[in-house]
Amino acid sequence: MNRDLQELRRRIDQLDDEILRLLNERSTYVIEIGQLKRQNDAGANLHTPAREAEIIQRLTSRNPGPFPSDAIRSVYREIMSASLSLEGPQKVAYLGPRATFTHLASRQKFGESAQYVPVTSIKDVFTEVERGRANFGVVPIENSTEGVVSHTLDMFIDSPLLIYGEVLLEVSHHLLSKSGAKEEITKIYSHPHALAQCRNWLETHVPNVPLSEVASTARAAEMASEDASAGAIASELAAHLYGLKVVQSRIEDNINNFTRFLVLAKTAPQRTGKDKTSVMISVKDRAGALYDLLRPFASSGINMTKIESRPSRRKAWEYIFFVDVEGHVEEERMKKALDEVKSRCLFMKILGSYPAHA
Ligand SMILES: O=C(O)C(=O)C[C@]1(C(=O)O)C=C[C@@H](O)C=C1
Repeated sequence: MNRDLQELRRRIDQLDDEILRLLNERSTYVIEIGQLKRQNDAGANLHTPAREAEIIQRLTSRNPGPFPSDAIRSVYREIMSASLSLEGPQKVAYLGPRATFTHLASRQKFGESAQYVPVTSIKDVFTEVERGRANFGVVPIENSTEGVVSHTLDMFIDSPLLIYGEVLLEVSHHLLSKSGAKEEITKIYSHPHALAQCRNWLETHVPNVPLSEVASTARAAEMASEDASAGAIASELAAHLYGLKVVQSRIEDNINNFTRFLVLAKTAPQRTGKDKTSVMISVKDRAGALYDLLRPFASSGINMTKIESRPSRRKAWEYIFFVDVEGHVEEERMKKALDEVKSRCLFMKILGSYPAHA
């Protein structure tokens, strides 16, 4: 081997030893922090998104390079995920099965070291967290094909859980198969939405291959893992979990496909300075009701990022609005606006203030 190469690798080994020593030294402080958190409040969530955001912001802003700043985010995502597992097991219930986009969103938020529990319905995600069997829950709230996931909104009507965070995930579909060779594929499985989102690509590149709808993209991947002549349209995580190769990546017709997920918990996260607040408000169906309701936000200079309406399940002609605004419930102007809204509506419930997706 070239001597220079050998010497450079020897230096890298030395530095890696140092990084390893530092990671372990860092872990001893993390373990102490975990103990302090428990002493202060036995029921507190150990996961602290505000602190995680501060660490990533501090490091990316002072990174002199050439190590890429984007990579700092993913490296620290995993360092903090592993650190958190030293403070205590973090259980995350999500709408399964494995390898779905909700699984992917959960991993993006909590890293590789959390314990993931797939459940079969949105209601079950809420139940796992409410009963304390999971620390956090992850559910989809909006997606670019279906729009808002109304079942998730409806669950908030009766649930005591709070929104702890949000995850925005770019939805990208890949054609996968066991061998990775397009010529060997004689049928393609996927969820109807994924098939619809990739229609142009499929018509152009595999016009004669029959398409088959299955319950989830993860199920499609599982089927392709059992049959060498089958292809599946699914995520990269599905390829990884089911041992499949990517025949063609990013085959979705519309490349700006984002899905938004919510993280649920029993307790509220700390304020970060860049937060969002979600509230549920119910009003009688009368002219001007909505205008009256939203005026306090506008007059306090609070930006509204979203509003969704659902008919109340309790009474006919009553509507429930789900409103997202920028800011935190502890801010004076927010308190004032919410008090005013409350005095004008039938019922108001604050679903949580949480860090806005960076
Ligand atoms: O500072 C804390 O509160 C910690 O628990 C430590 C730490 C870290 O690794 O730095 C770990 C997990 C938390 O979510 C945030 C930060």
